[in-house]
Amino acid sequence: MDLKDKVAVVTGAAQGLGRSFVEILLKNGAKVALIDVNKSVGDELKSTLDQEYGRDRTEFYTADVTSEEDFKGVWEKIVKAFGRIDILCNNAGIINEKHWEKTIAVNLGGVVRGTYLALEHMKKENGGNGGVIINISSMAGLGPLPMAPIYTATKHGVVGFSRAMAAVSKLANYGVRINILCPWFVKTSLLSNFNSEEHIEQTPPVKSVTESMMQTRGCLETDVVAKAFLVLVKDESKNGDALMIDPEGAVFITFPERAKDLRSTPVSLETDVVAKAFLVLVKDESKNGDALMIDPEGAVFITFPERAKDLRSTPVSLE
Ligand SMILES: NC(=O)C1=CN([C@@H]2O[C@H](COP(=O)(O)OP(=O)(O)OC[C@H]3O[C@@H](n4cnc5c(N)ncnc54)[C@H](O)[C@@H]3O)[C@@H](O)[C@H]2O)C=CC1
Ligand SMILES: CCC(=O)/C=C/C=C\C[C@@H](O)/C=C/C=C/C=C\[C@@H](O)CCCC(=O)O
Repeated sequence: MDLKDKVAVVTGAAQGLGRSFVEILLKNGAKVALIDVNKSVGDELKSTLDQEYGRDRTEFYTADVTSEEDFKGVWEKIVKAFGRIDILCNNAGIINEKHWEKTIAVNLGGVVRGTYLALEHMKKENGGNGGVIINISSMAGLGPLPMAPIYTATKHGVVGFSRAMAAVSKLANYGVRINILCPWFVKTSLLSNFNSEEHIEQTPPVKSVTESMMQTRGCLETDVVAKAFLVLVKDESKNGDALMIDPEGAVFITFPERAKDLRSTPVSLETDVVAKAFLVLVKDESKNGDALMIDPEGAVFITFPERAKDLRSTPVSLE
């Protein structure tokens, strides 16, 4: 995809990764509509970008992605102001394990809302031009982050939702690619704020596991993650793909085509099988964190990769 004069929308654009995605899109010739709930930081960024790229390349809109009224209202303003939308980055996200309903509303609800709003406008059957949607998950969307089970759930949800919607878009010929970015820890305020006690419900051993991960492997800079984001935007062969990036580099994840293709161990069951399968999970005291899949061919324990890094993948150069 040639980005010259394409129109992009980025949520959570005022700082952190969102700001880096805005800047790399501008550097590649796109116009960008910035959406963020933080008006003051967003206004400040808009004036900075005006000086560097010109006043006509960006607009900033204050909106909360958890609000249908807010998000839809701003979306209609953007379509009216720019005339078209070719790229959407659903980036807005938080981490708060105590106020977990809000975390779900922003991280998953906001991505769903943005994806649906964009498809209504972008899909070819509605007279749209097609395009690409990039949903920002995390490596916590590919492997559990013990410090943040709710955050992990939302990011797994972003992966599952995006892969399913990419399949819908392909089958329905929407002309819209939907891809997923899964970064390791990145040096932003989300990460630094997370360490404040108000967020953490976890016991010290859990906290030390995560902090040692960051200390041993380091954290990414936002501009490196933005290069991975650009690969997903520009590579028109990618739809339903997840690009994972950590201090060792970027790799496309190879997911099993179907749940049945996951590595598994059979379990014997007789009649009324789903209840029998439930009982196996209740009674077998060796099982913790295990998933028992059951279909007409029987029941199998799924063997998940221990860590996101253990997933099959293909390296990508970011130069
Ligand atoms: N920082 C990290 O280590 C990683 C972050 N991510 C994901 O990247 C995305 C961006 O995170 P960061 O840049 O690190 O965070 P950040 O906190 O630096 O920036 C997030 C931006 O989203 C905005 N925002 C929050 N709630 C919103 C809402 N309801 N409506 C509109 N805007 C809202 C904030 O005002 C802020 O400007 C998030 O989805 C996060 O989960 C993924 C992997 C690693
Ligand atoms: C400091 C506490 C904390 O967890 C902060 C997290 C904040 C946001 C960053 C998040 O999106 C990054 C997640 C990175 C996850 C990395 C790998 C996961 O798959 C856990 C793997 C555990 C392992 O490798 O053993």
